[in-house]
Amino acid sequence: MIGSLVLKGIRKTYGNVVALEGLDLEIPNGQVLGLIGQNGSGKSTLLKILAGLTTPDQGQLILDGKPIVLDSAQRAGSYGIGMVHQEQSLIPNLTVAENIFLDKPHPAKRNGLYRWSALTKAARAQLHKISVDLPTHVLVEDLRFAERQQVEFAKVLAIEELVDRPPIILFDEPTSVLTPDEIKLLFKQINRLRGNATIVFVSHRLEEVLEISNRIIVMTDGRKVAERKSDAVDRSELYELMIGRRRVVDVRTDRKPIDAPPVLKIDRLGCGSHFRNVSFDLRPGEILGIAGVLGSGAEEVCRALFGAESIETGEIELDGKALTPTSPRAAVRSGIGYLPADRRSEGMLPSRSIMENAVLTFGLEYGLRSLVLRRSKERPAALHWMQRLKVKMDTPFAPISSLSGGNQQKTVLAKWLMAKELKVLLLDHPSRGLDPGARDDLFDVIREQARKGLAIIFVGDTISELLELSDRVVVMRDGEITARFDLSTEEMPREEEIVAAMV
Ligand SMILES: Nc1ncnc2c1ncn2[C@@H]1O[C@H](COP(=O)(O)OP(=O)(O)OP(=O)(O)O)[C@@H](O)[C@H]1O
Repeated sequence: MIGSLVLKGIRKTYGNVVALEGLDLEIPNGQVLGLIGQNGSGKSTLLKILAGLTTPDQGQLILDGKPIVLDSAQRAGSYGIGMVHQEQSLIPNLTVAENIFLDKPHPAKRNGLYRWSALTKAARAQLHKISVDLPTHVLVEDLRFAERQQVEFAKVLAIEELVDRPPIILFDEPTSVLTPDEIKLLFKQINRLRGNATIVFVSHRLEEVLEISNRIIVMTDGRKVAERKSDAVDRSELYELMIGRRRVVDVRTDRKPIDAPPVLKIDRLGCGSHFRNVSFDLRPGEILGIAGVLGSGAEEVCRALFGAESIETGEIELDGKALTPTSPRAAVRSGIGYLPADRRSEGMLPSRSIMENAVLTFGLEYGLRSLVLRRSKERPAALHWMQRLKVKMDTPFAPISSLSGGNQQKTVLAKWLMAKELKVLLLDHPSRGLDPGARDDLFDVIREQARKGLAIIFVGDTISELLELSDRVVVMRDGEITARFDLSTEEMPREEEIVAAMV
């Protein structure tokens, strides 16, 4: 197959920030191109330019030898380029079929009216391209995340019929919220399309990038700094190319049972169908990992402990006293912090500055005094933690929404690390969106906080990260605890043992 999309000297700035600095890249037809780089290196900016969502300040885009301008998503679609969005772009109260053909002319529409049977047939044909058999008449809001992603994928593939060249499909961290089985299915679908479509695959999970890509591009500070064939490179070389240092694996040899009395005791906690009969203790300085797929109840237990979701049955004791978490504010006052999985909608105020977001902890340490006092006292601590986590920013007074996804996450994390009076910190998927180096920095910080006595509950992205960090692991399935592993006294469990209890 011939043809390619070539990027020449692409430059994109946002005020003083240079997001892409003269990027040169060739994306040949029919290949899967992996795109990796540290948080803030320009990956999303590049995808947005290719999807027509933003335009470069300088540079040229050349498709199959001809210069093109991508000044809108429709225009990109007309050249066969579409993006499977991380924050999905579907309309929740429309059906699967309607969403697939949104903004596209198609045979099922005559004089502005849909012929439903034709629409259903056409939608099924798109879903079949990726071997998915979803009902096309259900509303998107009633689908699970992975199913919505499949609809997005089918929707992007539907541009194939509109153009006479293979489609170019852009994936921005598609696997971050999928289960291992869902990832396998997505990879199967991508493999089926390989050769007939071009895929650009952005991810921080290096093993996945190695598995799915033909070639891998490494970006740093808006430039391509390396390009490798996937069969000629390994994870540690990619890590080094990307982060600029070798990975030092901190294998925990210091795990030992903790003698102190529990800081948190949870006894038979339950809430409707979300979770039931959940009991565990947590000691100061202990890291308790919770393994479970989406819907297992792990996330809901964390939210309930933080007063963000109700508890119907069971008891909680914090430092020997009964605790009823009635609201997040009350939870913080009693010394419980919570990093939500969905940082963008729950963890931050997008229009406020990076600094304001970093000190938004309900004034835990300094009381609810005036903003001026809080700011003057908390700023140095906030800056310390943001520097420690290497938040890439121009100024802390820019809106947090101007940061790259991973740097937003680090800022939300910094605010909990600076809260000195915390007893228990609940971390729901803390490494999601972080590049591998930032993830290692974060894990160092978590271990350090635990050594200082903070008790930590950690819902992990992957089993290997749970095993890397936790003293004990509990596994949840369908709202109940199905297995417990004490890594301070027992042999390290195999990943398969944990998976068996999860699904
Ligand atoms: N709308 C914006 N306003 C100001 N600066 C922006 C904007 N969007 C991106 N930037 C800046 O451009 C740079 C590149 O950001 P981009 O989101 O492309 O990085 P990324 O590689 O996708 O990062 P991550 O891995 O964290 O998602 C960052 O320094 C970011 O702060």
